[in-house]
Amino acid sequence: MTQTLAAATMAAYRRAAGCIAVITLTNPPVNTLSYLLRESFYETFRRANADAEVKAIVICGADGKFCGGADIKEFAGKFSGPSLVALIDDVEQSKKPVVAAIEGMALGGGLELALGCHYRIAHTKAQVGFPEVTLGLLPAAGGSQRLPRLITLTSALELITTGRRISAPEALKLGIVDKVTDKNALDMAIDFARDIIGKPLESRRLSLRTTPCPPDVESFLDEALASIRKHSRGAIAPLACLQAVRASVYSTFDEGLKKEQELFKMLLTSGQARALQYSFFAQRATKKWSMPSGATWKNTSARPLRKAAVIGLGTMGRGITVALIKAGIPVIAVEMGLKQLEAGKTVIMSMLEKEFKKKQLTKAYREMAAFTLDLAKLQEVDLVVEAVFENMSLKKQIFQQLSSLCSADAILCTNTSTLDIDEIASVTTTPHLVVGMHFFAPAHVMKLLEVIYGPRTSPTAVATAMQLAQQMEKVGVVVGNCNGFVGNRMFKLYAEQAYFLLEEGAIPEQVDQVLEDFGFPMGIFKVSDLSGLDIEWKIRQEQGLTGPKQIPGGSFRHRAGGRYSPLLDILCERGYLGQKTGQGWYLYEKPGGRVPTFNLWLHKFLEEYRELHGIQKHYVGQDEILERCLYPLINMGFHILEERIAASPEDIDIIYVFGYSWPRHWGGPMFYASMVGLPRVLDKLNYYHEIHPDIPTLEPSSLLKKLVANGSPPIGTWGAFIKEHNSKL
Ligand SMILES: CCCCCCCCCCCCC[C@H](O)CC(=O)SCCNC(=O)CCNC(=O)[C@H](O)C(C)(C)COP(=O)(O)OP(=O)(O)OC[C@H]1O[C@@H](n2cnc3c(N)ncnc32)[C@H](O)[C@@H]1OP(=O)(O)O
Ligand SMILES: NC(=O)c1ccc[n+]([C@@H]2O[C@H](COP(=O)([O-])OP(=O)(O)OC[C@H]3O[C@@H](n4cnc5c(N)ncnc54)[C@H](O)[C@@H]3O)[C@@H](O)[C@H]2O)c1
Repeated sequence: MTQTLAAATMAAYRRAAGCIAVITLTNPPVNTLSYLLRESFYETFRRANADAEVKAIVICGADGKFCGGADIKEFAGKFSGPSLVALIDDVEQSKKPVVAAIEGMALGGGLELALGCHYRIAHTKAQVGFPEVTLGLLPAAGGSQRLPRLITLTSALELITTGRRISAPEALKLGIVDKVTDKNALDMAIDFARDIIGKPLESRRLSLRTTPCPPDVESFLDEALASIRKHSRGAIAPLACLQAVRASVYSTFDEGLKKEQELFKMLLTSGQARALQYSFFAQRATKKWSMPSGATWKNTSARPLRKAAVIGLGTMGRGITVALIKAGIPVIAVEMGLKQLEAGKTVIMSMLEKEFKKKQLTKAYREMAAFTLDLAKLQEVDLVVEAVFENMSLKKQIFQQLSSLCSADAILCTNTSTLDIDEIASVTTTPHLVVGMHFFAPAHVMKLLEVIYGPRTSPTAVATAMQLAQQMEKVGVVVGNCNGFVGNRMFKLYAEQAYFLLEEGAIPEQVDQVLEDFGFPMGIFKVSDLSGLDIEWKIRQEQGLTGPKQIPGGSFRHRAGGRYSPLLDILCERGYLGQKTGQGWYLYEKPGGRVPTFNLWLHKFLEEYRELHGIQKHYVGQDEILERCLYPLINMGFHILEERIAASPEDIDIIYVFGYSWPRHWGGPMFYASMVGLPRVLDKLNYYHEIHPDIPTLEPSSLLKKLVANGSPPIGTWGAFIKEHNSKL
């Protein structure tokens, strides 16, 4: 294996046009600058430099990809082999002109290498960028020092602190590349290299330049710092990137490089970099799905999708229709009444219009939606997404109709948030083709798609849903069937604890502040006001927890075998549904208002509520808020792993990062637990459970206990414990 890898990984050398050395970075799949490639490049570059017949050097990447940067996996170990900083310095100092031929991508260390070259020629479709910040790092092979010396300080700062990738034409405008071609970039680079032989190179060595600055550079950098602080939600890498760029302004190139290295070391050893790099690989791992039956992404083919249907054009159906059309799939959109159909159509067409303008899509996209009240029109579709009200009998009625109206091999998807996929499938004649596709609002924007298989769902249905996720540029995660699946089942406990904290003495502002300081873009009460309190209220009614269908037994504050908070029900009964009614957990300037303010009424109401129910108010501190909200959610994650509803902690973490805005620099709930330390999570759950024995969800899961008993192994090895745990059940 090592031999094959070694053979495949190299900086291949050849001669072109007599006097041009072409060095091809070869390390599939994206030519990362791994240890082996750096070693080989070192030798090859020396050879080209030393060969008197070689007058110029062109560097390119194999398979139409210049370079994906440093090998991220190597950041977890010891650094060895030739340093990238030194290699790039060799390139820049070369007496022979060096030209980078950029095809595909030049990212991170790849772009740094290109900046060390004297010229850069890119294919029109190539992308360049410094994504290091998204991995909790900064460009640390001279990129933070060379880019500001090449382009405006504003653009360099923006690219380095955000990690935004840009197209070759934009890179040309900014001055990052010298030429762009829609023909073969390597051929052009070779021709170009021949033309510049013998021309002076001093002005092309970026390390010799100074950073061009705007007039009041100090206040420019101060403003940039304030803005980054405001938007980084606690992430440290963007601030370090700014410090490095600042050094390019005030220091010599060599001093700047030193600062860059210092900051890189600090970031590399931070938990945030570990979390972000974990997240990078976790996201890619979700594509490699498997089902307990042994079906996997490798052994299952997806069905081609030519046409789809969406039933129900409310909040979700509208976004789903737009997402499908954006992915190039024509949609038949169905409603139950003319008024709803017209309303849905108007919004969808205006959403498509916006997309059309934004992405410069062709007009045909707007014509890809057909609207009807007639389910019989769905005979020819390959896939249906149902997005009607969250009501089991309504969904069953629709699936029964679909079963007789659609073709026998149509994939039938439900966008339910919580309901049993298998019960829905049970009314069809093709239960193997029924699969959950749980989108997140707004469905044309949010990246996550939970793909839920029931006991009878076929691998083909799962593969087709996963392929569709990819086509819609979403992150699909395959999960098993249970109430709320992975995301909402865990989220329920997070919300529940937040309500309990209000009962016990907190106010929404306090809880939200702690969650926002942790890194969530919005606290839970602001989210609830934004989505509408009635969404959860309806789910509670459907589950028989409140309302006309409430299951008998229990009491005002105890239902379904545990403590229950009726606060949300009370607000809904009074018509306080959140932003749309102008009042919810917060007060808004008007119905539909967006700016939350202090809700004095709620604060008084909470005091009265506590008094009425004899609840002893206690001081709820920041630690308690964070632990009570996050640890039960994490605990449920362990239950979900035990039950094999999620195949891995990575899947859970990706669901949380992409569906629930969990701060990416904390990796996701399961990675966060591993960072905090499993013994601490266990102790705290035990502690809170002892104080609140009527909250059964605070009782630690057996998997968590088992992992702690086994010395809290690293997250990557939990799989073995889960397997062993299951085999003993
Ligand atoms: C403690 C003190 C130490 C002090 C030492 C100081 C030394 C300092 C030297 C540091 C030098 C730093 C150099 C540099 O600044 C840092 C970097 O370059 S970091 C890396 C930057 N690059 C990226 O972030 C790119 C990441 N990759 C992508 O965005 C995409 O993969 C892609 C390149 C756009 C391709 O996308 P796709 O075609 O969709 O393919 P996939 O994403 O599915 O990837 C395919 C496959 O490749 C794996 N992979 C991709 N990129 C990398 C990578 N950079 N490293 C490792 N592996 C990579 C990816 O995981 C997939 O594999 P799979 O997971 O499916 O097995
Ligand atoms: N709103 C969210 O944030 C969200 C997120 C994920 C999943 N979901 C789930 O998506 C589904 C839809 O939720 P929503 O928020 O879009 O609801 P919604 O109330 O906004 O829309 C539902 C739509 O379905 C239509 N409808 C009802 N019966 C119909 C029928 N027989 N035929 C055709 N159309 C019919 C209604 O007229 C309405 O327009 C629910 O199952 C919900 O749980 C919602």
